[in-house]
Amino acid sequence: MNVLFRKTNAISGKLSAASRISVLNNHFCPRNHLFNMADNNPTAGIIIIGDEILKGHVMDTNSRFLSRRLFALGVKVKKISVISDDLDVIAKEVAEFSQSFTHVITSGGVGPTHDDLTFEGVAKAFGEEVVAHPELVDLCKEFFGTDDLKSPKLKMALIPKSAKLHFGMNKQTKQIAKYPLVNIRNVYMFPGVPQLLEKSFDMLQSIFANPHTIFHVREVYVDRDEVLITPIINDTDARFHDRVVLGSYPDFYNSYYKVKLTLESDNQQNVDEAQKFLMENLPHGSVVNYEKDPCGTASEHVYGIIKTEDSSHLAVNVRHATRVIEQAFEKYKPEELCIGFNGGKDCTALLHLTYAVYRTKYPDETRRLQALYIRRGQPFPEIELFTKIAKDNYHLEIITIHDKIKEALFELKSTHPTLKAVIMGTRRSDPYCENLEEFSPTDPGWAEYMRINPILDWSYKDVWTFIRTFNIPYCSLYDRGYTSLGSMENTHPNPGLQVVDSKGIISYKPAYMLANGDSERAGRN
Ligand SMILES: Cc1cc2nc3c(=O)[nH]c(=O)nc-3n(C[C@H](O)[C@H](O)[C@H](O)COP(=O)(O)O)c2cc1C
Ligand SMILES: Nc1ncnc2c1ncn2[C@@H]1O[C@H](COP(=O)(O)OP(=O)(O)OP(=O)(O)O)[C@@H](O)[C@H]1O
Ligand SMILES: [Co+2]
Ligand SMILES: [K+]
Ligand SMILES: [Mg+2]
Repeated sequence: MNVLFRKTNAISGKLSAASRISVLNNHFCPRNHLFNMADNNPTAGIIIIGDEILKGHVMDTNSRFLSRRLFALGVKVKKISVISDDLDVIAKEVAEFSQSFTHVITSGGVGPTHDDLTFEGVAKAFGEEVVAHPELVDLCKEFFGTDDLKSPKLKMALIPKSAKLHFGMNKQTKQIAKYPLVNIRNVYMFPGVPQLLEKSFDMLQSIFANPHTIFHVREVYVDRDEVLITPIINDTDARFHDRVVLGSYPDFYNSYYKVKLTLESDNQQNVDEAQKFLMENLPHGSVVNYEKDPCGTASEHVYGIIKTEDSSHLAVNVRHATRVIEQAFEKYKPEELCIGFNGGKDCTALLHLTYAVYRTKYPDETRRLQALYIRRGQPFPEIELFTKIAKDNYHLEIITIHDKIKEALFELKSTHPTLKAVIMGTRRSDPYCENLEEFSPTDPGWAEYMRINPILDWSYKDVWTFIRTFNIPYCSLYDRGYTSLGSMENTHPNPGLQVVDSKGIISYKPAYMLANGDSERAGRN
């Protein structure tokens, strides 16, 4: 269930800074000519201002951020427009948006240079002049340490004559923002730098919060091609059209589902009914129980299965491997440990477990989990891509070394002298591994490290059961019949997964369908 609760009012609590009460008053009473508290269906328009975006030099992330946040606040974004740094264009767009929507948010063009024209453009939209706002002048002087009223740095203090300032407050520190948001009528002018815009919006979002509406959202994940379920989607839409907004989003790269259906309404009962109708009409067994944030919930789910009385093979495996990883963290400090990560399935399963243990043992630690990636031969682009995804998902500090494994480990001694142990996804069925132990020092002649092998006695099937049950993201090659990954020149899909259709076209089933784990390395030479 995914109900998007409105964020609580950012500006509550006591504000003692008496000198700014006049300004803050504006804030508590967000009144303008269009928006009033009786407006049950507030809308918003977003104007992204900047030539750099139109040229493709910078990707706009602000509109996505704002849209998501406004949606969560119960405000419907009706239009997003990207325009150039041109006075007349800005004036025209702002005038039009201001007439059409409850709130208008602009992003960009509030800096000190010649191409920063937002304040002037917005002033022009309302037939106003820009004037030096005394409080902003003081702030700019403080910021830039200049007293020269003609300095370009003070350009930022020239705002539309009737504009107001909104000072936000940091929810955690209760500190009042140093720099205000400038607003005239229903137009709010945010800076274009994403960090600044996001910070400012965080502090001032209560201006936009719609007290009347919570959008209820459900997501239904379906493991069928969109064309096959289109009649049911259309049927559901026809039935609930006036009450529920239905969306259908195919995903060609997800390993767990093919289509995500979304149901949205400001009435919970309506989404419940539409969901029920969908569930009853979609093909039997086609709806997938999908965890959309497997990494963020790793600790919760891994320890969830450990703590139950569950005596399934999966629970026993997870309990055991987790215990070994916990021992690793008891014996070694985080800076002494890393996980050997080459994008393969075994270390992917292991990474998930290790991350769950690490986050549980060190919930407040800001240090990233370290991963060692020895890149050799010609790596598959799919592996490189997946390594980047895993880095983001698990907040990894990746140490990459380009060399043969043995040489790389010697290099690691000098580049990262604090490291003492490597947690690995080695299994007993791997070549030369039958006599390994869960804690095995490297062999004589190798750089000295403790090898820690928490999933040593897991089978091929155990690894896939774990990955698939926990919806863990994995390298896409495994969905194309690869069952063990070396480098490009020596790795092929597993012949045991080959399917030949009536026209003689060859394809491969995904790795988790391989029945006999002993033939795991049949695609390697
Ligand atoms: C951190 C680390 C330590 C290793 N230590 C040893 C070792 O002590 N002795 C050894 O023969 N191989 C060692 N290896 C090599 C592995 O056993 C194995 O040959 C390598 O991961 C290649 O696997 P693959 O053939 O499945 O791609 C080590 C590898 C890594 C990543
Ligand atoms: N190039 C490497 N860089 C870092 N660690 C590695 C590397 N190669 C192997 N390892 C470690 O050794 C373990 C066993 O290697 P292996 O090649 O079997 O990878 P895997 O994760 O098991 O994936 P697969 O068996 O599907 O190729 C890995 O799980 C990883 O911990
Ligand atoms: Co392996
Ligand atoms: K669609
Ligand atoms: Mg491998």
